Formats: sequence, structure tokens, C-alpha cells
Amino acid sequence: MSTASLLFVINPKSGASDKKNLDATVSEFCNRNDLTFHLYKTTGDQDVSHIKELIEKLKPQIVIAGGGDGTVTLVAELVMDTTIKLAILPLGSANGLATELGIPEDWEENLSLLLHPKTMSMHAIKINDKYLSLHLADLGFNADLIKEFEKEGQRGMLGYAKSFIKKMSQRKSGRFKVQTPESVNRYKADMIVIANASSYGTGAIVNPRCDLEDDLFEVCIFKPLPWHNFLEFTWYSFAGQLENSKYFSIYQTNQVTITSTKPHTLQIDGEVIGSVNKVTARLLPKAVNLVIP
Ligand SMILES: Nc1ncnc2c1ncn2[C@@H]1O[C@H](COP(=O)(O)OP(=O)(O)OP(=O)(O)O)[C@@H](O)[C@H]1O
Repeated sequence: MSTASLLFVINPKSGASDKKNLDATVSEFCNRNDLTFHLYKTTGDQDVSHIKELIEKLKPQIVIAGGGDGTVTLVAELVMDTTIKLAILPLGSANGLATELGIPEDWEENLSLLLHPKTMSMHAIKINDKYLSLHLADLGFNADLIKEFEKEGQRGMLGYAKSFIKKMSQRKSGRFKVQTPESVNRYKADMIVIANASSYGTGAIVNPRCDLEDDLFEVCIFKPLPWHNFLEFTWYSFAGQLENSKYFSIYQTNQVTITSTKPHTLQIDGEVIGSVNKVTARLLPKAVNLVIP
């Protein structure tokens, strides 16, 4: 196998969009622009070792993660701290990170970013010394929601909305201790978000202090929200003004340990990890060279 300047990693099962012309579009784009490429389709089984092998053999300049946030994070872990650039072709249901960065969903427009790639050196977060997060990780409500969404086997915004309403009416608060190098605080909360980015991709801004290039991430505490404050809270979140609500607190830090008396569901970049009593997170500065518009 000879080298290739572009390695496409495509998750054929991501999102709900029709991908039947994707291979032809990629191939036609690369041939038209004299670019060598290789296209790998994920199977959900041993993708990490297969992609690692391909990267070693092909020595690509750019690896394109075609899928949702889960695929982006999987590829990011493999190119982190190298000179290889990471590009995103959004094919997922929410595409949180791509939306955050204004990365186009239109295939031709997206692929054209590869011709003269402009990059941003973005930080990431290491969770429990094991998992990488580029986007948003959380404990509690949203993680339960994703678990429900997966169980119901629904895709798209309508499925997400149905699961959201169901989980909103069933939500349970937890008691958490939040320890950073600067402080220790205890909270009753519905959800705690360890936030690299600002939004899940729905338009609501859960982290109003997001800056992907600084040396800090945010810890966002969502305190138990009474139903009669729901509309006001929603308005604040869409306006990027959650800090005006007494049901929200935020920290900026480069390290945090969150513990709880009862286990809570943890999700990282859209993937449910399981139920945990303890989460640690630390910043990985300038971890990934991301191709941006
Ligand atoms: N061929 C495949 N068949 C089934 N599952 C797959 C396959 N390839 C990858 N996966 C699984 O898909 C998940 C990642 O999905 P990804 O985040 O790319 O899309 P999504 O979940 O549809 O999008 P979003 O995160 O925007 O909702 C991983 O759990 C991975 O193991």
C-alpha cells in the first residue's frame, strides 16, 4: 500500500442521512484535485487498531472523520500530538463539534476545505485518565437522555425531542462534590457538564464561557430546575446567558474531580460510558490540529 495524503474514516451508520453517493463524491473530488486518498469504513469492531495501522502505513497529512462526534473523538485520539491534521465531515445526528466550528455539512463545500487547510490548535480533555473528550461530557440528565435515545433506537431530532420530554419528567437530582485546584464545593444538581465546547448542537448554549483555544475548560452545574422556571431557563440558554440564572453555576479550570454518593450515568461526546461515582478531568492543551473553515 503506497502513501496517501488523505485518509477518510467514514462511519456508515452515523446519523440518518443518505450516504450512498458519498464514496463517489469523495473519489471524484480527490481525482479532480490530484489528491491521493484512502477510504476506510468503520464497522464498530476494532476500528481503532485498523485506523492506527492505516495511519502508520499511509502517513496521511489529513485524516477526515466522517460521522458524528463519536467518530471525531475516535480519530482525534489517533492523531493527537502529531502533525497530522484532523478534518470533520459531519454525518451524525447532532454533529455538535462541527456545528460549534461552523464546519459545512454540504459535502462539496466541506471537501473544499481540504485544498488549502486552515487549522486551529484545539485543546481536549482527558476523562478518568482513559477517555478523550473534544466536545461535551456530562453526568446525569443528558447522559440519561442519550441512553434512552439509544435504547429507543430512534434517530434524528424528533427522536431526540421525544426522549427529552420523557427524561425531563423523570429526572432525578444527585448530590455532587466538585473539587478543582482552586476550590471544593457541594451541589445538588440535575446534571454536571465537563465542557470543552459550548453547545450540544441544538442551539442551546450550555457553556457560555467556551473558548476552544485557551488553556481552560468549563465545569457547568445545572441545579434542580422547577418546572415554572423552565421557559426562562431555556431562553437564557438559547441567548447564551445561563449565568443570569440562579439554577446554573460555572467554573473555569484545567483539572476537576467530581464525586457523588450515588452513581450517575456518564456520557462523553455522545457515547454513554456507564454509571460512575467519580469523574476526573484534566486539560490537554493544544492537543489536536483541527481543519476549520
Ligand atoms: N459500521 C458500524 N455499525 C454499527 N456501529 C458502528 C459502525 N461504525 C461505527 N459504529 C459505532 O458508532 C458510534 C459512533 O457514532 P457517531 O458518533 O459517529 O454517530 P452518531 O451517534 O449517529 O452521531 P451523533 O454523535 O451526532 O449523534 C460508535 O459507538 C461506533 O462504535
